[in-house]
Amino acid sequence: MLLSIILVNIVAAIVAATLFLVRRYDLLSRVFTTLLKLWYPIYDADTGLPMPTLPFIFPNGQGNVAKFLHGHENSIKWGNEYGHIYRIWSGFHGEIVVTRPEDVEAVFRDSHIHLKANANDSGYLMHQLLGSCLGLVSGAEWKNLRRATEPPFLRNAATSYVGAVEEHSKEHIASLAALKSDTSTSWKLEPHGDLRIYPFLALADILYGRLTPDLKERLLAIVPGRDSVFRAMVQGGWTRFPISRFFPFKDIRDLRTFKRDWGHWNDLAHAEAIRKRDTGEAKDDAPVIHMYARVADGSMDREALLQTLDEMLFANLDVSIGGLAWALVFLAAYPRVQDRLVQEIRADLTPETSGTYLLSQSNYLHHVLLESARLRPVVAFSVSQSAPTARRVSNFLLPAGTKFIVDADQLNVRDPLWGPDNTTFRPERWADGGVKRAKDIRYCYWRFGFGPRVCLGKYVVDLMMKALIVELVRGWELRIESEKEWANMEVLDSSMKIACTRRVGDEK
Ligand code: HEM
Repeated sequence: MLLSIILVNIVAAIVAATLFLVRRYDLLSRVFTTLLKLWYPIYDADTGLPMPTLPFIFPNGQGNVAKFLHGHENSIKWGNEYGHIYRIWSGFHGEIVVTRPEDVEAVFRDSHIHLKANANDSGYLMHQLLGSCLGLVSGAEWKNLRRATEPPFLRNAATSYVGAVEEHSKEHIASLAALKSDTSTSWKLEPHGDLRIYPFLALADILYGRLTPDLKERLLAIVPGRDSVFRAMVQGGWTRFPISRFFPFKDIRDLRTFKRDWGHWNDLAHAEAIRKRDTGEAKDDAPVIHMYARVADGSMDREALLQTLDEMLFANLDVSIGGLAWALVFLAAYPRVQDRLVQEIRADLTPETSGTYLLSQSNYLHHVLLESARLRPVVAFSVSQSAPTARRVSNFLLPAGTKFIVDADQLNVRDPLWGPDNTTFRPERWADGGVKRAKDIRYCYWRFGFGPRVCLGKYVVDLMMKALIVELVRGWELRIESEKEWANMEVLDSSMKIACTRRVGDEK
């Protein structure tokens, strides 16, 4: 009896000591770093030196937190420490970070035949949430899904949404001003929180037809659950592993609840769109009717459709809000640019010209968006994908299937092409005679993607952002309220509050 008690205690002590050492010296990470480098060797063709590689941190590698939440800081830090081409880990998957235009071109010139990384190398939770969405599938599956979902996003289609989107932006700004202003002459805008709902509802109306109050309420009720699953996916951890579905983790339960509610809500919205069509209440078929028809005739999978609709309404809209917030912060911080924009709006925008003005790709408003997205791309690193053939990139020979990501911050801000005023917000650089010659910037400016496969929503998202910017700046003068010296771009932050003061002569 005594002997067995002693033995149990010895075993417990050994296990505790091992766990302590494993945690204290991060042994799992060290062991995996060594193994992964041996398993996936990459050497410089001339010097024979191994590719600079970040250590693997168990279990996420660098993971989404380092890549996306702290991407802007890490773009600089990793570039300084590891050079212009290096490798990071997303889970157990190596991803080569390319930072120079010539390397981007070598990889992305045939992006339409690239293979997207399975669930963006983010593991089980991401696979269940968005693993089959348009942006993360490849080959024939991608072609089918793109064909079935792209009609409402083509440039021509975007022209038909102008009136509705303008109406959404007017209503939204008017209700914010009424809610937040004591005096009706000034109020404070908190870009992220105050604006999120605007493109969300505007895009939902485009996809499903004008939502009834009940559908709108039900949709908004799904948002917190979706946010919580997405946050868990970004944090990673055990839900990266498929085995996590057998454990009573809250994140797995939240995922199941969200997927059930999302499917149910889409069915209700589809039924309502059909009702409106059949009663003649709606002039045109809502796009969701055609998308459900593609599921019914077998050319698209229901799960792929639901995930693609999630991708459009949740995943990509969240990044759009970041982009919109930055554009407004820049306008508030650079009064000269704001004044010039207001002049252009007063001169060029009338009810008859609003479509042409808002969809133009060459006016000052468009240049404001391009410049804002240059300085603060919505994410610092692109999603992971591989080319179908081997590539020589810088001095490294990389086999087919090697995964690549692009350091958008390095390209957009710190590439010599943009110097010497590369950190200044100067929309004029995009005017004729500036840097905008397509060949100069084709692989040196990341916004909607490189090569032939690019963002599906690019015309619609630009329209939504422009309509809101126009509505805001023509009625209200924007200024940053901050203790800091805000004219220095490095201290600007997209979560800063923006003071909005009614423009003289615009009192209602
Ligand atoms: C400022 C906001 C946005 C930016 C900067 C942006 C940028 C991008 C980028 C870089 C890609 C990846 C292209 C690739 O390399 O494969 C992408 C894909 C995609 N985006 Fe956007 N996006 C934005 C907003 C939106 C919105 C609002 C939608 C909603 C319809 C949307 C729908 C999509 C879809 C469905 C894909 C996948 C396309 C495909 O793989 O065929 N995006 N976007």
